[in-house]
Amino acid sequence: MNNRIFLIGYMGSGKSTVSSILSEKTGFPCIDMDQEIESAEGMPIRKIFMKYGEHEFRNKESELLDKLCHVTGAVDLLAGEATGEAKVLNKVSKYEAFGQIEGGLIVSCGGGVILDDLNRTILNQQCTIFLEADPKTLFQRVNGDENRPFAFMDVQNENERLQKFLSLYQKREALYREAAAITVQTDGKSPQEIADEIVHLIK
Ligand SMILES: Nc1ncnc2c1ncn2[C@@H]1O[C@H](COP(=O)(O)OP(=O)(O)O)[C@@H](O)[C@H]1O
Ligand SMILES: O=C(O)C1=C[C@@H](OP(=O)(O)O)[C@@H](O)[C@H](O)C1
Ligand SMILES: [Mg+2]
Repeated sequence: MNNRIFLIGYMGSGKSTVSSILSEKTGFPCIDMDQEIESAEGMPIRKIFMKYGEHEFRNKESELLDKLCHVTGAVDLLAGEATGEAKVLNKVSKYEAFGQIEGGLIVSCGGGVILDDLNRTILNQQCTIFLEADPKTLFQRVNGDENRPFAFMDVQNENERLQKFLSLYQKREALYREAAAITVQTDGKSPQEIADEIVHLIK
C-alpha cells in the first residue's frame, strides 16, 4: 500500500475532513497544509493574503509541499530537463522539519496547490487523490465562511459570488485532474464513505 496520500480538490470538497478520518483509519499522521502554514507564520491564511498577498502564500505552500514530498529543489526534480526558470527551493526554511518526516502520512492540501506547474509535477509523482464534487454543492458549503480569503467571498451579490466561484472552478478543474493519479467522485457521499472508498483504493 502506498503510504503517503495527498488529497486535492476545490474549496469545501472535504480534504481536511476526509484526511482526519483517513488518519484514524490508517493510523498515519495527518498534515493539513493550511493549518501548518498558519501555525508556522503565526496568522490565519486570510491575514497572510491581506498582509503579503496571495503570491507569498503560494510560495510558502510550494515550500511545504516540497518538504512533504522530500523534494530538495527544482534542479533535482527536473534533472536532465531544460528549465528556463530557476526556483530556489532548497534554502533553509521554516518548513525544513517536514522534510525529516518518514513513513506514512495523510496530507490535506490547500485548494489552490495545483496552480503552480511544479507543484502539479510533484503531486503527480505521489499518490494524489482528487476529491471531485459538484461546485454548486461546494459553494453552499463554503459560502459565508469568512476564513476563506478569496475576492469572491467578499462580493455582496450572492449570484455574482456564485458565478465567480464556478468560473474559478472551471479554470482549475483540468489542473486537479492533471495532478491526481486517482479521482474520487464525492457527490452524495459522507466523509466516512469517501474515506472508506479511499482506503479500499489504496490497499
Ligand atoms: N462529503 C461531505 N458531505 C457533506 N459535508 C461535507 C463533506 N465533506 C466536507 N463537508 C463539510 O464541508 C465543509 C468544508 O469541508 P473541509 O473538509 O474544510 O473542505 P476542504 O478542506 O476541502 O476545503 C465542512 O463544514 C465539512 O464538514
Ligand atoms: O482554493 C484556494 O486557492 C485556497 C483554498 C484554501 O484551502 P481549502 O481548499 O482547504 O479551503 C486555502 O489553501 C487558501 O484559502 C486558498
Ligand atoms: Mg481544508
